[in-house]
Amino acid sequence: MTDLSVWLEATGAAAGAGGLGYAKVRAPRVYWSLVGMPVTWGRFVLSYRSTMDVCGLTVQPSGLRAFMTRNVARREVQPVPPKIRRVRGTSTGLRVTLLLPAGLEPADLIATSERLRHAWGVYSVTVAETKPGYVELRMTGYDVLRRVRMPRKARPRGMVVPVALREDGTAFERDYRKAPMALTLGANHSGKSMYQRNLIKGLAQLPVALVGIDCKRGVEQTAYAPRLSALATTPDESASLLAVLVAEMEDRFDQLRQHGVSDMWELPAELRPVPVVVLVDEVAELFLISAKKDEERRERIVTALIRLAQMARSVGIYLEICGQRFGSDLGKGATMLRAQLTGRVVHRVNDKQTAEMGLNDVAPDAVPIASLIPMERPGTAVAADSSGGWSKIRTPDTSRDEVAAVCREFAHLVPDFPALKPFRPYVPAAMPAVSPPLGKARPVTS
Ligand SMILES: Nc1ncnc2c1ncn2[C@@H]1O[C@H](COP(=O)(O)OP(=O)(O)OP(=O)(O)O)[C@@H](O)[C@H]1O
Repeated sequence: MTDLSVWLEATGAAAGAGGLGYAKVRAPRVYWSLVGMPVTWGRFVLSYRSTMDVCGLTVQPSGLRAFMTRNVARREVQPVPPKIRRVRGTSTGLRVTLLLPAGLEPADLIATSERLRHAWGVYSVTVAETKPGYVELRMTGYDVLRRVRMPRKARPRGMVVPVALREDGTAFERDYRKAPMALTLGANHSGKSMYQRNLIKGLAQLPVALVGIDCKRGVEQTAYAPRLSALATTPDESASLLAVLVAEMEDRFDQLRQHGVSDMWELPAELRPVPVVVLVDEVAELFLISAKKDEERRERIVTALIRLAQMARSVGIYLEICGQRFGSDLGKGATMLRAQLTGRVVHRVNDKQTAEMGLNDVAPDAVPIASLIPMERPGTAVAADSSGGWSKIRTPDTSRDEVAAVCREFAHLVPDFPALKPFRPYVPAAMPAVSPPLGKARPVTS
């Protein structure tokens, strides 16, 4: 009897251990919630003070606090670490809010994040300043970018679209009012289209006009036609469409002047024109020319893009430009346009120079990170903006059919936009699951 119970216990334990081992690899979220989080939480609480001490993250207290923390027996004043304000477990890690004492700054914690990671046995520790004097330690228990699952609370709202996951487990959100114009770079098969696909999935659910420019004959964006207000699939169509958008921008400026405001968002909601997001896939197609006769068209396109990038923010027209490279090799106007695109997302690149094109002027520290993105991790990128901050992100693996279905579901949100009517893409009664054959994606002209 005793033998049987020992055997049952042993096999149960072995099965349990095997199950946990399996969960650790196959279901890291489950493993983290069942095992990782309680262990890490305990380790954190027990070793917090000593860890902060050895990492040099304590300060000598002053005044009353010094009196209260005095070791009476030895008559010494104990150095104090940042005060823990809150510890919270999430499905990916632990979040700890700390109140910094005078003498410590967020940079001190950032500099020691690698040591903290080892001390608490977690996958990564990132430090974010949440408000003056407070920082949040974001620990992740496992590699959250291996299989991306967006946080449940991340939903499109206002002009904000959650588009990828950061390595600290939080959602990376594209906020058009904070970074109105953006550039996405990356080599072939690095995940640029996936990024735009996730953006379109979010944008489709918001009250905005979506304008597509996809000079690869519309192979990617035609699938989203039911939710697009306009689609251009050739450089000629793009030139005409951009001219209409520039005219729209000028009309909107007149409207702002009439109402005595300088920004569209200051207008009352009932007077406010609908925001427009222009998604340009493979921008090089608009810049490169194969014959002398195309030069004039290129000039028109580049001038229109630069004007929109420089001024259209305040009238709610936003640019989202995507390409493999975006430097002076594209010719006149390229670097001028790039300077206006302050939101940057750089996927895997073939050379350091491309990473520099995307990041050097906004977040130079991130250039080596973007240069090291491995090929077997498509969709991974470095996202940065002009504030100097950057983060490593990865998009969820979203199929084109899924996004096409969202576009059909929200087709009723396509706003009434008479100026764009000639560019409305042809939407067959039943959209095929994959893009129609090349050449079918023509805008209707009446
Ligand atoms: N986040 C991701 N997770 C998993 N797979 C991804 C992810 N992003 C992209 N992929 C896969 O990588 C491949 C290339 O992605 P995508 O087409 O988006 O790259 P691209 O940079 O647009 O390539 P190209 O320049 O050739 O059009 C696709 O097979 C896609 O399914």
